[in-house]
Amino acid sequence: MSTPEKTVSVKKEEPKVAAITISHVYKRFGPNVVLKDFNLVVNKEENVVILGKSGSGKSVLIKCIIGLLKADKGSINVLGDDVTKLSDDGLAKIRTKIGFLFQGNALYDSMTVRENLEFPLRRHWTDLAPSKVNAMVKEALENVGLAHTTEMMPEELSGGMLKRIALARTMILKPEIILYDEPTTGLDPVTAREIDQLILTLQKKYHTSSIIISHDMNCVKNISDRVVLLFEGKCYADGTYQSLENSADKNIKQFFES
Ligand SMILES: Nc1ncnc2c1ncn2[C@@H]1O[C@H](COP(=O)(O)OP(=O)(O)OP(=O)(O)O)[C@@H](O)[C@H]1O
Repeated sequence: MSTPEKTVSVKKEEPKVAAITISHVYKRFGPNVVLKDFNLVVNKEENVVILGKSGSGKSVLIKCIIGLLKADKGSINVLGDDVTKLSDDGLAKIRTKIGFLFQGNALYDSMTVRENLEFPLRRHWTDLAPSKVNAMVKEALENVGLAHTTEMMPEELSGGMLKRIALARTMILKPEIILYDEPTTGLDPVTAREIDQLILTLQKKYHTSSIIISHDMNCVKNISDRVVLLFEGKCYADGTYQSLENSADKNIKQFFES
């Protein structure tokens, strides 16, 4: 009698698709070498946090990704295009797929919440019908739980609310990639954790990929799929929060010691 064949169940992992691939990037300002053979892949729907001391080059890296600074050497592929080779028109096009959440929120004080949210729409899509603009503003504000603030001025809102509005404005163009600069800095711990949750919720809803610069280790722990340490111009470490937290390397350890 023959033995029945065993069925081996193998869970198939979805293949990872890169949203951003940074290969052998160098950037210097005169004698100041900031990026020195920097490599990093950010996969689609992944949240990658960049850790690094002040002045280590985190902002320079972000500026190279969006083409505000030109890398001296290497390639930076963003959603299929090498930004180091794009024309100004090509860069403008790719930037419509990238959202930014600035540390200071970058809202216009003299504009209402609605006008602040309409601003990126008008800049990128001048031919949108007013009803479509209204619907997009409404959806963006509902996403952050602040639908009632449409006609308010920024000065009437708390720090946490301003961060939510800034996030709504970042999301209104439905970017495929979001770059966050210190999203929780200056917020109290409770509000900061609410912002972490909101970032995660919106990322799941819109399937965005993100690079986050943060020194707030609670935020890093909550929202990172991977953590990367930028040190001496290189990607010095790349792993999960837990793997870096458990590292014995002194250059890594210092970020996890409170
Ligand atoms: N446009 C520029 N011209 C000359 N040097 C620059 C320029 N931009 C950045 N640098 C230098 O590059 C280095 C990295 O700066 P960067 O702003 O990227 O640091 P960072 O890691 O973002 O720091 P922080 O955490 O304090 O914001 C610094 O030495 C800075 O002086």
